[in-house]
Parts: sequence; structure tokens; C-alpha cells
Amino acid sequence: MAIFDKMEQHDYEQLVFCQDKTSGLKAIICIHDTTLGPALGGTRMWNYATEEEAIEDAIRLGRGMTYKNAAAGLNLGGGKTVIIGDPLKDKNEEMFRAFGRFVQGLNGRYITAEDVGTTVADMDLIREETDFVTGVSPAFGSSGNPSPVTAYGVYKGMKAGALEAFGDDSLEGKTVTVQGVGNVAYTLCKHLHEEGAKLIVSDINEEAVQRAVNDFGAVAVAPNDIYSQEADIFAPCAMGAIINDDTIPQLKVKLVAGSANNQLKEERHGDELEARGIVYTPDFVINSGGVINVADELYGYNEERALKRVGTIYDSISKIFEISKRDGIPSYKAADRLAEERIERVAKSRSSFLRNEHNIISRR
Ligand SMILES: NC(=O)C1=CN([C@@H]2O[C@H](COP(=O)(O)OP(=O)(O)OC[C@H]3O[C@@H](n4cnc5c(N)ncnc54)[C@H](O)[C@@H]3O)[C@@H](O)[C@H]2O)C=CC1
Ligand SMILES: CC(C)CC(=O)C(=O)O
Repeated sequence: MAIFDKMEQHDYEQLVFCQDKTSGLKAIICIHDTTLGPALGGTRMWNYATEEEAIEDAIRLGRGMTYKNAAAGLNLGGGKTVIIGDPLKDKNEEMFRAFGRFVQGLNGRYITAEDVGTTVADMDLIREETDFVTGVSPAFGSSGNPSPVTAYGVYKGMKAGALEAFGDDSLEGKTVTVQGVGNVAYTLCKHLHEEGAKLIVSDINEEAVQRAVNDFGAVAVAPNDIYSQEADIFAPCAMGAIINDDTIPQLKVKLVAGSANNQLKEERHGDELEARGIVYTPDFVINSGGVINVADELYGYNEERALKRVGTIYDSISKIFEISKRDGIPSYKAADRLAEERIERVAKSRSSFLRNEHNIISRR
């Protein structure tokens, strides 16, 4: 599909292609919607097989942030960046400085942070060139790595999901399969282990798997075997589109609750989970702890205030199940409706004329 057709499909505002030959930077900044405020979303660095794959990830992630920020009650729009390259081999200081200048050039329309493949150190470099970056070192009065806070939110959301799926929000004795034990899922596994859950993990990075086995007594399985395990809960914490025609028939769990963005390959896969009686905690609600945390920086970071708000993800997930049952719609649709209704309300409230320096009608 042509790029403008993709953009028109879900009314994207801007796709910015950034290239810096010296550093090797190839980045795509996606600004989906700024109705609620500047677009905030992380920067992912991934070894995409093709530019088309990178563009697709950027636009799916960018729109996901619009819904995430809206549903979280934040005054922020949605956007995201993907940097094409191997985060283990291709990073250099100039790349992130050059990227920071591209972000600065957007004059606050986009605010970035971490995501897969990027770190606090990378954000600190970006901060050298732009004001519009969050998740930087606490030394600068910021919130640092958002991942542990995201994990806390996923943990709280998973408990709300357990209440819906099993009639009890305790995770003690539950078997949880965790796909991808990186930044977020390592801390999620810590919470689950402390509550007495049994862990089955997979990762394409052997070191990450071994760390979970050593620290939490997790059972390791091959990446492709994670879907078919006998378990109660599946926690996708790696990449997106993993709830699909191939994986759904393998699932034996009663609950899907994980941090990954864009878990449903297509919306119909959310319908399929519902049809199979598998409870789904909408990804952009359960994983909103990170953005809630970094967004607090915009008001002068206060950890206690941020964590208290992240803890309410439990209530947000419960509210979505209420809407789902009240309206007879799958949980993913209930979450979409919550986000879309807020965006529409704010857009309407802004539609009234307001005289300002840009639209003064001269009186001759
Ligand atoms: N970091 C954060 O605060 C937030 C992260 N997310 C999402 O959560 C997910 C994880 O994010 P992070 O933990 O930050 O990333 P990460 O890169 O630290 O961890 C992802 C892990 O998944 C593994 N992985 C990749 N493909 C895999 C596969 N096919 N099978 C098994 N493992 C695989 C990677 O090796 C890595 O260990 C991503 O989808 C991200 O967009 C969402 C909200 C906030
Ligand atoms: C703070 C970031 C991790 C926000 C973001 O990009 C996300 O929630 O996916």
C-alpha cells in the first residue's frame, strides 16, 4: 500500500524520514495524532529486514501511542520512532545526537523516550540536542528507565485480568508464560515470582533466558514453543503482532496480559480470543505505566505521584471489562472506544472559535 494511503487509512499527521550519512542514522518519526497534545512515544531500534517493515512498525506503534495516551488520561498525542539498525552493533554517539536534532526540528510536536533497543544512556545523548526527550537520567531530575514502572503496571493489570478470568486477582500458584524477558519482563517476573507464580520463559537472547532461570527459577522453552505451553496466563513482552492465526490455536491459557505493543496482528484476532473465552487485557492500557511515568516529567517528576497513577491501571483494566460486558463488545474494542471518545470530546471542545494572534480579523 502506498505511504499516503497508509497515512489516510487512520488519519496520520506526519511521517518524518531522517537520514544522517556520517552516523548511519536511518530513522522514521511517526506522529499519528496531536489532538490531545504533543505526540509522546518511544524510540525503538531494531534490525528490520526491510524499510517497509520499519515503516509498518512505526505507523502501528505511533497510532498505538495515541490510544495509549488518550486512554491513560494524558494530555498527549501519539507518536513513535523506529531506528533501523542492530542495537548491539550499530549505535554511536553521533547517531543519537543527529536524531536529537531532527526531534528538535519538530519544535515540540514530538517527545521521545525509550523503547526496544534503546536505553537511558541513548536518551541522555538525545538530550544534548533537544529539549523534547523523557526517560533520561535521574541526575537530570528525570525519571530514568521507564521499564520497571511499565512492569509494575503490567503486574497490576494482570491481577485485574486474573480477577476477570479466574474470579480471584491472586497470581499465587498461577503458571505464567512470558515471551521476551528483557527490560520490562525481567521486573515483571520479579513481581510474579514474589507473589508465588510459576514462570515459563522464552527469549531469542540466551543470556536473558538464563538470567530469569537463575533469578526466578523459571523454566525455559524455545521461542516457538511458548504459545503451546500448559499455563494459565500468557504474557507477551517482546514484539507485536504475536496474537495471530498461527498462535491463537496453540494457546491453552485463560488470560493474555503482557507489555508488548500492538499484540493483535489484526483486530479480528481480538474477536477470536473473545470467541475462545480467552480474556485479553488491552495492550495499550496494561502497558501504559511507562508513558505515565515519563509524562510526569513534564510537570516536574514526582515518583510517588507517578507510581500512584500507574497503580490505577488495575482499575482501568477492570473498567474496560465492565464496558465490554455492558456493551457486548470484546475488551480490545472497549479500550478503543474509551480512547476514541476522549479524543472526540477534546477535539469538539477545541472547535469553538478563539481569537488569537494567528486569526485576528483586521478592522479597516
Ligand atoms: N520499555 C517500556 O517501558 C515499555 C515497553 N513496551 C513494550 O514492551 C515490549 C518489551 O519492551 P522492553 O522490555 O523495553 O524491550 P527489550 O528489548 O528490553 O525486551 C524485549 C525482549 O524480547 C526478546 N525477543 C524479541 N523477539 C523475541 C521472540 N520472537 N521471542 C522471544 N523473545 C523475543 C528480546 O531478545 C528482548 O530480550 C515491547 O513491545 C515494547 O514496545 C510497552 C510500553 C513501555
Ligand atoms: C515511555 C515509553 C516507553 C512510552 C512508549 O513508547 C510506550 O509506552 O510504548
